[in-house]
Amino acid sequence: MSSSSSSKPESPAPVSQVPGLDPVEMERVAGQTLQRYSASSSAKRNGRGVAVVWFRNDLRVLDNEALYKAWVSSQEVLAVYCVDPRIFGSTHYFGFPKTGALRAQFLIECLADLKKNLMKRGLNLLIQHGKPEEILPDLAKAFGAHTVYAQKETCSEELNVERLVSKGLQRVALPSSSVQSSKPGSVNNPKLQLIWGTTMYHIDDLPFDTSSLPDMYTQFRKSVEAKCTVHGCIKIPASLGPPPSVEDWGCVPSLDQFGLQSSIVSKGMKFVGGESAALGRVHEYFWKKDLVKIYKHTRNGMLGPDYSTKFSPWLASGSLSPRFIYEEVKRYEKEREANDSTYWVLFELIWRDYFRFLSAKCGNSLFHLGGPRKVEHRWIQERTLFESWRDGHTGYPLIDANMKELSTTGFMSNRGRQIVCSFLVRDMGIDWRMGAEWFETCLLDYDPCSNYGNWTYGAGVGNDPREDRYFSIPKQAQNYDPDGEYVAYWLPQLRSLPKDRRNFPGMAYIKPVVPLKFGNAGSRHQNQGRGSAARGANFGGRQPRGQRR
Ligand SMILES: Cc1cc2nc3c(=O)[nH]c(=O)nc-3n(C[C@H](O)[C@H](O)[C@H](O)COP(=O)(O)OP(=O)(O)OC[C@H]3O[C@@H](n4cnc5c(N)ncnc54)[C@H](O)[C@@H]3O)c2cc1C
Repeated sequence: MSSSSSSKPESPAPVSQVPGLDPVEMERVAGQTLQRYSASSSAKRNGRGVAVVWFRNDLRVLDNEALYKAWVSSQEVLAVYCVDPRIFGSTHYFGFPKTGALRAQFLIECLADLKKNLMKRGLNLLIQHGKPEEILPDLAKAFGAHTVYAQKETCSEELNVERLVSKGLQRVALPSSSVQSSKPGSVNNPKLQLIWGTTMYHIDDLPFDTSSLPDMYTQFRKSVEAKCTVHGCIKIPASLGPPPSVEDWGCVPSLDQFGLQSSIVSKGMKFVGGESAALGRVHEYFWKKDLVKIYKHTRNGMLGPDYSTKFSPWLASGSLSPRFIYEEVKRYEKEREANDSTYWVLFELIWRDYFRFLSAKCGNSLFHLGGPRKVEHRWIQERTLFESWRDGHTGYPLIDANMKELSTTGFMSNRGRQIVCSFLVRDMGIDWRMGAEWFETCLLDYDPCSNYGNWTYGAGVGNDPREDRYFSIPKQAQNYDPDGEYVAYWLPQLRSLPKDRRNFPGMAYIKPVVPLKFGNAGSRHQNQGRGSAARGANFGGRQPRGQRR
């Protein structure tokens, strides 16, 4: 036991607001940024009639190509968000809530902010409850809209909605007067125009077809870095209005409308949804705190708001454009400093791009037990063991602290995610999809491509066979939480222990539910093949029903 360790209880760290700017400052920064990225008043607009923008995971104004195209192609833009009841259903295999209360609250904040920002530009946001395939054709008909513009998605639940919307629009007959370039007297259908907008590199610029996307990230990265350029952000005109006349624009929903109870973030990070908060965080991270220049050295941290960018929840909801981050990196490199760290933010965003393109290549296999490589392995689905992981009662402080952070805040560091994933699939031998679906419930930044892409890698069933790692808990604790500050923050009962004993399972803490696969001596990042020995499967959850997504 180290004598330097203090046994004095530490006071709990306060809740950190991410971004750390106050709301007035956040608004100011967002307003200035949006202004800087606005097109001049002479921006060209030749369209006629009404165009609908169907907002999905692109809840922003800045660099929103669907919004821009709708404006250019019409006299009036109707902006719509459909609160689809399916996103509040259950996850596919194990029946967890598809959207937990924290992400639902984040979404509500995103919608409120989007509505406000659209109103500043002379538009509004029509909020409707129901399925897009039922709402959008009705709206197109009522407003005589010639086109519904929306951001293109890549996973099958979302693709299915796109197909249904498109089919629904085909049943709407519009008079020729509302459709440009149609013959007088002819009858036309409104069209669904899907626009690529989620990634930093544009899909059309890739030097290969997504079907022949490289199986190795490094090969992908080197190729796009050498052969592609990142497009500049689309400048949205300062004035987009007026919108068509609408009797009732609908209200921003509340949590109880989703049947969810608000869950207060009492410690850790409190993220605020919406583009204004996103732009505030970017400003803070780059310009106010100069954190980007040390990112590569801090990014493996677990405690506090500033060890990494924390951009992911806004990227996942589309409140933040990756191309905007790219431009800010380039501006920072020009105006302040270019180094490994400034580059590394882009390196990580390329991972995000890669998982998005991979989802287009792999299709549903990303969600299947054997993953894209159809790996055969026996997993268990034992509920009590899984619940000890989910609830942070495994007896391993590092696992339990991370899982408590996830359920309290909806966020977990990248380091934490890799560790708890490895523990679940390799030390417990549990079906990786249970972990992935629990992340789907909880994460503020949940994105099917990044979530299932990372889980398949963690479980050793991903498209790249080399991404098959075992994370040793003792080694990870030693390297990333040597003083047990992180675990003591989330597990207050450990605060009275000397710092060098806090990360020890069994020390004044619960008995571990499973032994570690390699005992306490496992080394970091061992390549140990897949998972631990299978222990007879039994789980009361639903059986897989056919194709996932
Ligand atoms: C099991 C597991 C599940 C994950 N699920 C998700 C998810 O649902 N949604 C999600 O956005 N990320 C997911 N990640 C990736 C990563 O953990 C988060 O993007 C990151 O922790 C977010 O924090 P940050 O914004 O501070 O990241 P930073 O370290 O600041 O990175 C900057 C940005 O790069 C991107 N990025 C970084 N690492 C990755 C990665 N490994 N894969 C994809 N993009 C990355 C993110 O958009 C991130 O915001 C998962 C990782 C693991 C191991």
